[in-house]
Amino acid sequence: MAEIGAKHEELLQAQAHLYKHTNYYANSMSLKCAVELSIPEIINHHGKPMTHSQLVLSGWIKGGEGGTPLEAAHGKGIWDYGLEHPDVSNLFNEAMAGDSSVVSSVLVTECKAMFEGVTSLVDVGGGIGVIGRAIAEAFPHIKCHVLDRPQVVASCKGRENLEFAAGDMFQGIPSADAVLLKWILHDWNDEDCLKLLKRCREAIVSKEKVGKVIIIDIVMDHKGGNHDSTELQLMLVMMLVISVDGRERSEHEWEKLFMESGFTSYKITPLAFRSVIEVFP
Ligand SMILES: C[S@@+](CC[C@H](N)C(=O)[O-])C[C@H]1O[C@@H](n2cnc3c(N)ncnc32)[C@H](O)[C@@H]1O
Repeated sequence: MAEIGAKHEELLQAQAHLYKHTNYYANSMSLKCAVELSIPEIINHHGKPMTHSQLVLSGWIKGGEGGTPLEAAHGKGIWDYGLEHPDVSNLFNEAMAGDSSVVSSVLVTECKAMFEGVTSLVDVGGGIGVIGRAIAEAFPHIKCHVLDRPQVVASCKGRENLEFAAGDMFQGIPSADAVLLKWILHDWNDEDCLKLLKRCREAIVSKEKVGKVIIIDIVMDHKGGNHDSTELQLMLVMMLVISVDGRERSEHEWEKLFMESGFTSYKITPLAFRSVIEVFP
């Protein structure tokens, strides 16, 4: 794959800089909706569950209890919290969409070679469909599905080659040539990741040549990038510790998951502080 072009490299680095130097959620949302909401409003809405969770962090570390600090603070996990607080859930979805609008512009241009031969794709946990829509528009011959929880996709509208599917990714994934997982696996522990990767493998129809899982996530120790993103990556590690039972992984940890879930090879392409990992059956 060609190196990321200068224009997109600049865009990705600007995004990484924003993440590093401002409140992460505030700025990922600010990419999309700063015009509609002030930063204090954003922090007050979405930041609340996160700040409350950070306040219990010390007790959580000393107590050594199970669950996440967010569960300790709110009595439920992040996705159930969102179910009961639609305003927070909507802002979270907007934040993810803000991030995805930057990533998708790079994906469909600089990484278009990875879509060669692909005729169908499912974006698992694809939120409100920013990446799915970008792929559907850039590659009209690819039939795209976006799978997410019912309340996330309820009001999403498809287009000719884009459909939304409501469901639980652990129960089933629609069949496709390619399965995309952006910022999904880092939310889950190894056991859940193995379940999900096995589901993805079952869903891939073309096992030879075009069949693949495309993962967009952090590879902690990958040396392929042009910039040192360690500080930013560690900040995101803290966000995960607080909010989910997941983790950022090293290349060795990723490889172990891929092999244990039945995949045979993988290829990593750095994308600023994250990477695109193509995983082959
Ligand atoms: C961190 S967000 C990433 C969203 C999107 N991939 C992106 O990067 O913009 C994780 C997504 O996983 C979805 N999700 C969580 N549990 C799920 C499940 N069991 N089945 C389907 N989607 C799920 C959430 O609703 C959320 O949209």
